[in-house]
Amino acid sequence: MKFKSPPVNSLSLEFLTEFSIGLEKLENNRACRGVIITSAVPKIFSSGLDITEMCGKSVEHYGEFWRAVQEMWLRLYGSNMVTVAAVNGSSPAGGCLIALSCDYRIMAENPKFSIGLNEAQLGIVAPFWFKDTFVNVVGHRIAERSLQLGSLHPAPEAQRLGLVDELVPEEKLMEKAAAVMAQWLALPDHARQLTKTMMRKAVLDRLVAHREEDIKNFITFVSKESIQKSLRMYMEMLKKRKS
Ligand SMILES: CCCCCCCC/C=C\CC(=O)SCCNC(=O)CCNC(=O)[C@H](O)C(C)(C)COP(=O)(O)OP(=O)(O)OC[C@H]1O[C@@H](n2cnc3c(N)ncnc32)[C@H](O)[C@@H]1OP(=O)(O)O
Repeated sequence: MKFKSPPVNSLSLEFLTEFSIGLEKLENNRACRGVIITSAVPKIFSSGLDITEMCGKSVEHYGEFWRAVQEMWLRLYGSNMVTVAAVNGSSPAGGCLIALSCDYRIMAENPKFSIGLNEAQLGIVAPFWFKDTFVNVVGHRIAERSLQLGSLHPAPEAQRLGLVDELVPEEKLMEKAAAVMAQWLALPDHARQLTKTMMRKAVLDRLVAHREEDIKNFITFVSKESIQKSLRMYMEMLKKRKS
C-alpha cells in the first residue's frame, strides 16, 4: 500500500476511511498474506493525524474522526497479514503509530527523517493505546522518556532505540522490505498468526473494551478551548516555519 495524499499524507477522516477499507479488502483476500506500507510522497511517510480535523469542528465530527482513527489501528495492529512498514520519510505522531503497528519497520537511513510520538509537543496527550503500542516495541523506559518529551528521533537514533528495526539506503528500501516479507512469509501462517495474536491481544482488547469511553474522552479533551488554542498555535507555527 502506498500512501499518496500530498502534501504530507496527513491522516484525514477520508484518508483513514480509505486506508481501513483497503486493509479490510486485503485481509479478506485469501491470496494476500502480507502488506508493505510505504509512501508515494517524497520525504514524508505520514505527518500524523490531520490537525484540521481536530480544530473548530463539531462534537459529532470529532466522534466520527476518532472512531476512524481507532478503526484504522484495530485493523492494522490486529491484522493477520504480515505487515512491514517501509518508512521512506518523516513519520511523526499518527504516522509513527502506523509504523509501530506493523510487524517490522525499515527506515531510509536519512538523518533528516524523524519518527516518534511527539503529541506532548502539541500540548496533547497520546492515548493509552498509542502508548501501549509504543511500549510493546521499545519497552517501558524508552517509551516513557520519549512520550514525556514528545521526542522526534532522527532515523539513526530511532534505530538505536529499537523504534525501527533497521536502516537502509533509500534506494534499497523496497528491495529490503520485499526480502523481509519473504522471510516472514516462509513460515506457516497459522503458527505466526496465533503467535501475533498472543502477543497483541491484551492491548487490542483493552481498546475494544473501552472504545466508547475513549471516544468520549477524546471529544471532551479536544473540545477544550485550551487544547483548541494549542492546536491552532501549532498549525500557525507550521505555516510560519514554511515562510
Ligand atoms: C483522552 C484522549 C486524548 C486524545 C488526544 C489526541 C491524541 C492525538 C493523537 C495523535 C496526534 C497527531 O497525530 S497530531 C499530528 C502531529 N503531526 C505533527 O506534529 C507533524 C506536523 N508537520 C510537520 O512537522 C511537517 O509538516 C512535516 C515534517 C511532516 C513536513 O514538513 P514539510 O516542510 O515538508 O511540509 P510543511 O510543514 O510545509 O507542510 C505542508 C502543509 O501541510 C500542512 N500540515 C503538515 N502536517 C499537518 C498535519 N498533521 N495536519 C494538517 N496539516 C498539516 C502544513 O501546515 C502545510 O500546510 P500549508 O501548505 O497550507 O501551509
